[in-house]
Amino acid sequence: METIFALGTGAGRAAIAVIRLSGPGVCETLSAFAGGLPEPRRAAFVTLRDPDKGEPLDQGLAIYFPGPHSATGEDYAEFQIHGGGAVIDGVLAALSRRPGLRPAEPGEFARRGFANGKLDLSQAEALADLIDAQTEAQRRQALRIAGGALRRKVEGWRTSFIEALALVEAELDFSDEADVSGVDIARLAAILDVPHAEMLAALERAPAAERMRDGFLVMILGRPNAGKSTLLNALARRDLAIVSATPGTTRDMIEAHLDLDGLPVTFVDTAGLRDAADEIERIGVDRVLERVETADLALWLSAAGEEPECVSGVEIVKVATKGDLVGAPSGWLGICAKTGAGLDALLKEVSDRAKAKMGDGGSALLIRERHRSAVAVAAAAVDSALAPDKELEFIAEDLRSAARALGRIIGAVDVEHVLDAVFSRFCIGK
Ligand SMILES: Nc1nc2c(c(=O)[nH]1)N(C=O)[C@@H](CNc1ccc(C(=O)N[C@@H](CCC(=O)O)C(=O)O)cc1)CN2
Ligand SMILES: Nc1nc2c(ncn2[C@@H]2O[C@H](COP(=O)(O)OP(=O)(O)OP(=O)(O)O)[C@@H](O)[C@H]2O)c(=O)[nH]1
Ligand SMILES: [Mg+2]
Repeated sequence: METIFALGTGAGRAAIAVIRLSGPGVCETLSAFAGGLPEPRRAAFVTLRDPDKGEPLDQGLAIYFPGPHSATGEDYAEFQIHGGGAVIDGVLAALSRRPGLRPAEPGEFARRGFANGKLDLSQAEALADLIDAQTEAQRRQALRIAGGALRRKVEGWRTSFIEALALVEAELDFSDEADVSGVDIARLAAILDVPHAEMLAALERAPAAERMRDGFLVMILGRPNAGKSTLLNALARRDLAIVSATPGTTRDMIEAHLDLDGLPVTFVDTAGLRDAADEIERIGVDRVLERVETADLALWLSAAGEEPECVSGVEIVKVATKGDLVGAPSGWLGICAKTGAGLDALLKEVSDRAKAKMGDGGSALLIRERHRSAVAVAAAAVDSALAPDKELEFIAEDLRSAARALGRIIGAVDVEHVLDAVFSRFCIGK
């Protein structure tokens, strides 16, 4: 096993930088750079030296976590040094000159932690989510899964399936007539009923949880000049989109990511909907109509009270714009992006709808499509196992496939390609 190292902190000007090391060469590297081995799990203030030249590289903190009690499960160390680019480069360059040491691949620290049982796949993914979390609700969700909430549930369900499978297999071994179900179905059901009900409940909450990860998508729609870009800028409190009196100004979709009461909501400014003569504008309109299909909500903007057109299959809130010039018809939510009037009411409306769609997503378990589809497979297999008049062989096969599906969530079975996909998306140093 090679010893790996990487900068664990971000690029750019910062006061402190952390360089992480993991693997069998950690002790020797620490001694060579820090002049000795620090007491385990205690920060030591040391002068780091380039072992080849004896030249000081920085004064910093060195920490040694002997394996297996470390984040990777291997011997692990950190140099916490000054954040300057030259300091970081100097230490990294000196490390890469050491035999047996090499720079880490993206996600390689987490992957070693996974290989050594420090975390399962659901936890590793959630750590990546935690790094990406933009709002409080997203952070809570990621932190619960990173803490092992899904892992424990899935392991519990899987244990039940394996226990039930053992019953069936014992019966298979004893009976010479495998087609007669000698196994006590009531006993099987007693083992499987609770996990089965819990899986169905978890599946029901999965869409809310996935939404929480991805954010609630709101499209701002309307005819050209309705005031869509002006609204986006007002919501983002920044000049993101070009505003002009010329109809057809916006062609590309422009996003603003907002945090509404801790929930992630993305607003998208769009090209005004009309039968455009201009080719570029028409492409813009086509893209909008395509994306609306995946949206959670559409705001239909109009100053003149024109009814929504070209939009179907998505919930619509009608927003009357330019309140300083014209009044809002009844049934419309009136705003004036110029003065800010009505924006709070609009945000409240959106936030209420977002809450309704992902309200309890923060406490849900299945936060990815990968989790949801695996549990759906497992639940269907348990259903099938409990069907009346099943042959033992088939019950056993159902239970095996249920256990296998769950094993995929935690990374216990056939997951090499999943592992590559998951860990390679991590940043280097994670
Ligand atoms: N400086 C620094 N801060 C960091 C990290 C890091 O690697 N370095 N982390 C990087 O992700 C997170 C902390 N993750 C950690 C995970 C496990 C252990 C650890 O020592 N585990 C041992 C002992 C556990 C215990 O004492 O309870 C073990 O699991 O056996 C340490 C940090 C967040 N903050
Ligand atoms: N008086 C007034 N003018 C507004 C208001 N909101 C937008 N406008 C004006 O309406 C015109 C069009 O605004 P935009 O925000 O660019 O409209 P749009 O819907 O994005 O237009 P397209 O991108 O062409 O589809 C600009 O001249 C804005 O200054 C408002 O609340 N009051
Ligand atoms: Mg516009």
